[in-house]
Amino acid sequence: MAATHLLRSSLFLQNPNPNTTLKPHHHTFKPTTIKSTISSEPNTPTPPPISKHRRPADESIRQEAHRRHDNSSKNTFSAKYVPFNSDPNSEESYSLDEVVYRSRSGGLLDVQHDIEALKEFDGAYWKSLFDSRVGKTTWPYGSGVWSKKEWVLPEIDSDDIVSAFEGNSNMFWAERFGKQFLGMNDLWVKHCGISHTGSFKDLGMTVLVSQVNRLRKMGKPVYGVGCASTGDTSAALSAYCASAGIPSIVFLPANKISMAQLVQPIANGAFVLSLDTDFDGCMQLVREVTAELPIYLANSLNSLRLEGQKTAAIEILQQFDWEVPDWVIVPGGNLGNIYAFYKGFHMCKELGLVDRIPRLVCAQAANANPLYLYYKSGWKDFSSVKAKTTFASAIQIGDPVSIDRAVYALKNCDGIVEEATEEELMDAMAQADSTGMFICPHTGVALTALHKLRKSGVISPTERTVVVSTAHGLKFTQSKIDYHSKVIPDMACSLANLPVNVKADFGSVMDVLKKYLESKDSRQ
Ligand SMILES: Cc1ncc(COP(=O)(O)O)c(C=O)c1O
Ligand SMILES: N[C@@H](CCOP(=O)(O)O)C(=O)O
Repeated sequence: MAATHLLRSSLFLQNPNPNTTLKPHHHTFKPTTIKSTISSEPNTPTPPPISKHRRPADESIRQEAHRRHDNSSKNTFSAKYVPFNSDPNSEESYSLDEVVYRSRSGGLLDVQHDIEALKEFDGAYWKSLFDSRVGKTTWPYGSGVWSKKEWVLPEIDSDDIVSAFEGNSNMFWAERFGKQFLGMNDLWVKHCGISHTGSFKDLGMTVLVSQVNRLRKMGKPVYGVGCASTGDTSAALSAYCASAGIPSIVFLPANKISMAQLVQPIANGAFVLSLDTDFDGCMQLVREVTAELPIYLANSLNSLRLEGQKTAAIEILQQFDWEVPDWVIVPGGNLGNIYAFYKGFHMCKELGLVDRIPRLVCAQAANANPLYLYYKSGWKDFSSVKAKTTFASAIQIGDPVSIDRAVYALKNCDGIVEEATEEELMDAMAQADSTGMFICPHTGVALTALHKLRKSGVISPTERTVVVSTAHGLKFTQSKIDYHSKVIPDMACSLANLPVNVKADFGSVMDVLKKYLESKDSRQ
């Protein structure tokens, strides 16, 4: 059903004019309890002592953070924008407080940290600092992103941070799935989609919206924040902006995102434009519009986003007690995330937390596979494609803005690109769900890549492998309903689990249950 069309008229009436709320103000996410506090002073070489305390009733979590350790005044770490993969002699750079998305030559930018300053502390220091912050409510370090603040946005005042304590997502040991379908015993699914707005985009959006909050407080003319989206970026943008009282504007391809995704920005009060084009068309438009209007661009073309997303890689290492997995498989669309993972792993190696990085696999839907085709050509011929409809609708992208970043990442980690047909991705999703997960179709794409690489022997049964699950399955229930109802044309839906219609009397119910139990081995 035409989700965007269905809601179009009512959303038009409900949305306030985004340009009427220009005054920046603080966001309102405020955890209410503090269990314990660990000083998070970044320039102290040994982890500080743990002290138990209760915050006074009239003090907010931020005020407490200020009182205990206002580290912004002592901070010696810094970061700036530089042209992506630039000549080491290039002197082109920009402050993160500038509004800039492209280099002088029109290329991508990257956030470059002062690695020498970070290197003044050894790997053991960083590991114990990051470990000391996990699972706490200390502002802002209770967030999985901001627990790595020195590596993310070292100069931002903690007061300006807009956070929902994102990150620290579950690493699920896919024991049954691994054994039953892949003959693997060390398979893990990093559930980045079990998050505030239901996708990994929260990791990047907390960083971007925090920086916007800072810019607005500095009096920079940023009246709103805008993005093109296949559903998850817009959900994250609108939630974080709403939390901070910043207007958000989202460009969505009409009829191409799930109802659950569409309702997120609507509910969060974004200005929602439903456009009769695909994601690539929306992306083109938002780039043109943000060049003309004081609207800050929130897509991953903006390298700030990737600083947050890279923390998922650091978190994976942390969750394995800083042991490096052999493989990490990530579904790819606009291709910022695969580079973010590479960057996170690479920083850990460069700063001495680990001694190697995993091999990365980027998995694409066969219906939207420009990176796969490029990889198969031996990195010779890149052309964008017209992305076709896919159940993995959030990666229905034919002209990825971060193509150069993805190629760089994959070349530098001996990476691989795989693809999944619609039937493959839906079957993989159904298999995973049948073992207790409830994943999104994009994760089905990543699992298909794993199937193929296991089958070809590239990934061995004992290699530690992490599949990155990028969104919550509840955002994509319609695809699961279609699959289990066997209504998808030309798809066998071989794992469909149809409900049984039974007469509501004891005898009929007993009959079907006996048959069911007979069909089951008692150990199954
Ligand atoms: C659920 C989901 N998975 C994967 C991706 C791919 O991420 P990227 O665009 O960074 O390649 C996206 C967005 O594009 C997404 O929303
Ligand atoms: N899947 C994304 C597509 C846009 O990607 P971005 O990382 O460049 O914002 C979405 O959910 O919109």
